[in-house]
Amino acid sequence: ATIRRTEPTAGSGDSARRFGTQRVLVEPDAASGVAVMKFKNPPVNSLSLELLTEFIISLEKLENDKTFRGVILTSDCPRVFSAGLDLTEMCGKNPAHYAEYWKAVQELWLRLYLSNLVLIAAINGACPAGGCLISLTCDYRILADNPKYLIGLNETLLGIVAPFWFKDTLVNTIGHRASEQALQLGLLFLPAEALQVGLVDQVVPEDQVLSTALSVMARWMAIPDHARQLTKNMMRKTTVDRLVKQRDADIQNFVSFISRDSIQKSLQMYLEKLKQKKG
Ligand SMILES: CCCCC/C=C\C/C=C\CCC/C=C/C(=O)SCCNC(=O)CCNC(=O)[C@H](O)C(C)(C)COP(=O)(O)OP(=O)(O)OC[C@H]1O[C@@H](n2cnc3c(N)ncnc32)[C@H](O)[C@@H]1OP(=O)(O)O
Repeated sequence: ATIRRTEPTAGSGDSARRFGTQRVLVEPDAASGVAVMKFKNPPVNSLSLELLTEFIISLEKLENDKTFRGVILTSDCPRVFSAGLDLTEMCGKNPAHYAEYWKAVQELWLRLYLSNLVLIAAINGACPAGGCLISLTCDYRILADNPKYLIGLNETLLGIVAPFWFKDTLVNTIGHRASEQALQLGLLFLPAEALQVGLVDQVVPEDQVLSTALSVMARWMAIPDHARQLTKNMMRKTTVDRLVKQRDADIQNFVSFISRDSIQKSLQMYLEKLKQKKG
């Protein structure tokens, strides 16, 4: 994917010069040092290999540009933040594809979870499974107060299992007992429930999600970067190292698990159900 620059919006000067790729729009504001990164992979921002790749490229570009200290992650698709991992990448393919795909999923999580940037999730739509994982890698989560916008790691509902580093990320956020129950039951939380369990930090009216994210960002960016980054690293490095130490084994584990006939059947049935839902 190539990074494309688009023309700055009228009267906005350089700071609003947008860039990005086909599926990841980046609206940087150099004056404040904050960039808004919007997923644009309609209809549901499913985390395809292309979106994962473009996401990693755009994140790396922002991390390498010292103008930017904070990034707000949000969706350009209505009603959905991200539908999670792209199910079509995990069924009906071959082991080599599964390995390539999972490596990209690992890579995105590793880069987000230990990012030096302040990352705030402005969750403006449904946020299941892999979408929830992305929001959990952020430093702060704001969810729109819409009962249709459910959030959670619902993998067991599909007959699959969230791997240990998904689990670790959830435990680090809502604690062990709440995670144990949420993961086993594949719980999708309503906004008020997500707030109550600590899965999100704030629930606000839908039209205030971005403005709230911008004001929270200002608070986090008031902290000296180096001290905040060292603290974030101290909090998260043990969790990250668990995956780093066994990335290849984790890939092999995923490939053998996802390749099982029973799992393939579950995923196919789930995809069918999603399609029937529209009928
Ligand atoms: C101890 C042993 C451990 C072993 C572990 C080893 C490895 C780990 C194994 C597996 C990996 C687990 C990690 C998996 C994480 C995931 O993210 S799996 C994906 C889970 N996602 C979901 O369950 C969400 C499914 N989607 C929805 O619920 C809804 O689509 C919605 C997001 C609420 C939006 O609803 P709506 O606006 O009504 O849109 P539609 O449902 O009509 O969908 C529109 C079209 O998009 C397709 N689609 C939806 N979600 C996905 C998806 N995730 N991937 C691909 N495609 C998706 C849907 O089929 C529709 O398609 P058509 O327009 O009909 O073609």
